[in-house]
Amino acid sequence: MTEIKQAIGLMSGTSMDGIDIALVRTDGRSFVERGPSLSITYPDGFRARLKQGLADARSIRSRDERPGVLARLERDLTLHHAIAVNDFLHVHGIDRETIDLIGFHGQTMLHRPDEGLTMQIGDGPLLSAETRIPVVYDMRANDMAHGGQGAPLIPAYHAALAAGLAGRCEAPVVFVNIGGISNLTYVGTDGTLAAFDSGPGNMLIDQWVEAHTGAAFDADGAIAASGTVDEALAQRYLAHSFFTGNIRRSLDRSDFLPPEKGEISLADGARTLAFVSAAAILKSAAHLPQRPKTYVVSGGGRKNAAIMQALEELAAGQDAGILSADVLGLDGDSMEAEAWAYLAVRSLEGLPLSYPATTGCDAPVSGGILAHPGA
Ligand SMILES: Nc1ncnc2c1ncn2[C@@H]1O[C@H](COP(=O)(O)OP(=O)(O)OP(=O)(O)O)[C@@H](O)[C@H]1O
Ligand SMILES: CC(=O)N[C@H]1[C@@H]2OC[C@@H](O2)[C@@H](O)[C@@H]1O[C@H](C)C(=O)O
Repeated sequence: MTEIKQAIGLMSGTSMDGIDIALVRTDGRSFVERGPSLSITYPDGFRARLKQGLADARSIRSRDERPGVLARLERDLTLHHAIAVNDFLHVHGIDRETIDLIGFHGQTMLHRPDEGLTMQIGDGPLLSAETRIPVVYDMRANDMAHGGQGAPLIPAYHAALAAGLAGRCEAPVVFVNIGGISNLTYVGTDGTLAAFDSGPGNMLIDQWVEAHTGAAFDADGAIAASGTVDEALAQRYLAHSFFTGNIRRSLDRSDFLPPEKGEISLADGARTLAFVSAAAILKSAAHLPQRPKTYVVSGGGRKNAAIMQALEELAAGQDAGILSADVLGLDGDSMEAEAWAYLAVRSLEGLPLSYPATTGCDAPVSGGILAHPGA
């Protein structure tokens, strides 16, 4: 039997709201035992620095460049992650010695699959030295070097989770992650995988609401609740070549921009962007091998009632249902962090992280770099 490892996954996603941490015991194959999790919010000042990092990253031509604030930001981001690991171990009373591995996503600063360029800042050797635990990091680069989109990588984990859902919801099932950007993983009854980014998730809503109110997001969709959908604006987003092109591309934060201020009221804008988020998922699902019967939703967007209502209405029109991952006993907040723990173990075992059907890579490929403490 393959050895079971205890791994911590660390995810700082495109919403840049903080770090999700989760513990998983796994063989990197079919055995997955989900452990505790924790979310740590970045201080406001740090989010502002991450945004400056996005701006400074726009000029890079090679993924090793660290112009402007990026070098210092990478160090501080890594130290935030080290503190997050220590907090996690402390809060849950976990002995550091029992942790075999950390899977460290880092923070995507630039993602241009058409140019074969993706940059996640995050210093694996520093995190390993600070936590005294081996770290697997930089897991997207090898996929891109093999012709892949560099994302999404969560499908390998979704495939492992799907085994536990058999018979509990109507097949075929598609996992939907509504983070800053949304992505889909279809798992057919015969194990067929298909995955891709499906459109803007919360990122347009977040930017829109922040520009008007200073709040980081539309809590529970409360602002959207008093607005109505502007059909013309929604159609403008949904006519984007991302949805109509033949290739399923992965997205960068800058691929879709929020409306101009003054173009529409705050509430109508929030409602329209929530509708776009839902409609993008259904529109992208048309590229799956089969129309799904169940959408299993994770990510912060499942807490926005306007997104969920629109999703339910649109899915009902296709005789499909929407289930929050939590209803199925999964954790919609920590799933990405769990995936990074799982993928780190796969990386250690040399197993594929991505497949032609999930990122468009030439052949199944592994990835990630292993850093040892004291190396
Ligand atoms: N209570 C809530 N009500 C509405 N929206 C929420 C709520 N909580 C979180 N969100 C939304 O979820 C976002 C964070 O979601 P999540 O952590 O899944 O994204 P991420 O992992 O950063 O992104 P990605 O999956 O694209 O990498 C927030 O920016 C916000 O838009
Ligand atoms: C380049 C990058 O960081 N992409 C993220 C982003 O956030 C959601 C979506 O876009 C997805 O493609 C990916 O993250 C998830 C965790 C993934 O790789 O599976």
